[in-house]
Amino acid sequence: MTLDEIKVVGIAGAGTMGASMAQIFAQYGYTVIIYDAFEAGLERGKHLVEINQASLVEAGDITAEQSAEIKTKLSFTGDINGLKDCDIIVESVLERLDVKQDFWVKAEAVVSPDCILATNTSGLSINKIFANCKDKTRACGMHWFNPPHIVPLIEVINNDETKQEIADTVYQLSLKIGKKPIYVKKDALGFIGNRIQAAILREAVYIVEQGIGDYKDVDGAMKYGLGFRYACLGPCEVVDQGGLDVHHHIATYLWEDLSDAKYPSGEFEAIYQAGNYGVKTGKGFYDYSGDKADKAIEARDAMYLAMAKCNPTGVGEAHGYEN
Ligand SMILES: NC(=O)c1ccc[n+]([C@@H]2O[C@H](COP(=O)([O-])OP(=O)(O)OC[C@H]3O[C@@H](n4cnc5c(N)ncnc54)[C@H](O)[C@@H]3O)[C@@H](O)[C@H]2O)c1
Repeated sequence: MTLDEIKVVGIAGAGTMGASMAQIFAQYGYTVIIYDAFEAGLERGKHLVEINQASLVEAGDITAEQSAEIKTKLSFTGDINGLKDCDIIVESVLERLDVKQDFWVKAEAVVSPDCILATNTSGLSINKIFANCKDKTRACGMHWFNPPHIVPLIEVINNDETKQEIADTVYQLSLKIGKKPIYVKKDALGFIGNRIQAAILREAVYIVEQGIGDYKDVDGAMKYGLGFRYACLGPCEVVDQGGLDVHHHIATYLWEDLSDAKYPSGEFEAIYQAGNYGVKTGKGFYDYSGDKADKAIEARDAMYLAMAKCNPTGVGEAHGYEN
């Protein structure tokens, strides 16, 4: 399957990620079939499409007419056979290995032998997800970031048998829909983005546990310092700008003082065990009771959209690579 042959995109799982990803493909002219095993999932997916489209129109990213056109390209189904004419399926169902494995065995039996099989797992093993499929050479990871209709990054991850031309097609497809793909060269848990994110979270909760700062201080350090730079430069570029000698020196006394925890613990674990999951439950590290959750999401999207308009492509060209 080459890039030009892809006309029909299947999205499995109409949730937070799937519904949003579907709209982007539709925006770039693809016919999109959204499958979900649950009626409630399909209904939520339709609702999410409406919300996301409204925020894009409000932000002036697309016109009301374009939004109406996008919606005509989307169809929803609760029948897995509805995916049979797809040229690529991007699966975004529940993050459980058994659920994903089961989906892919069923989906592979329905689609053509050329259809590309891609999973949006956050970090499960790509090899394991496709372990029970007959043809693993056409399967890979295609990992998006939330909210996918705004965040540019997509990670393309090979399993041990993925044909490079399949990964290349998924990479090219990502570029075609306005994204910034990167290759992940081997099937490592969490890939690249979520490994870095997990390292930051581990240190953030450790800093609070050690009484070095509270959550607001940690988030402030990130938003107004590190994150400000990271929107433009990656960690390796930041070090090159600041001086490798300086950062090497810091590493020699600081790395040994950082958290090397192997499992979540302390207050982070306690907050989780209390069922406080953040905006979706009205409380996490912060309070989102009443209308604070909706306001926090709206404020987030407004900031992300403004950031996306800056098109932070980095300075790759300055040192000889495209990014
Ligand atoms: N939410 C994020 O920030 C994020 C970011 C990147 C990747 N992901 C990954 O994307 C995937 C989906 O996450 P989400 O946040 O959209 O979850 P979600 O709970 O919002 O949506 C999951 C959807 O999958 C459906 N579903 C469950 N089992 C199914 C099955 N067997 N067949 C078909 N549909 C099924 C559910 O009905 C639901 O609509 C997960 O693998 C997750 O790790 C999530």
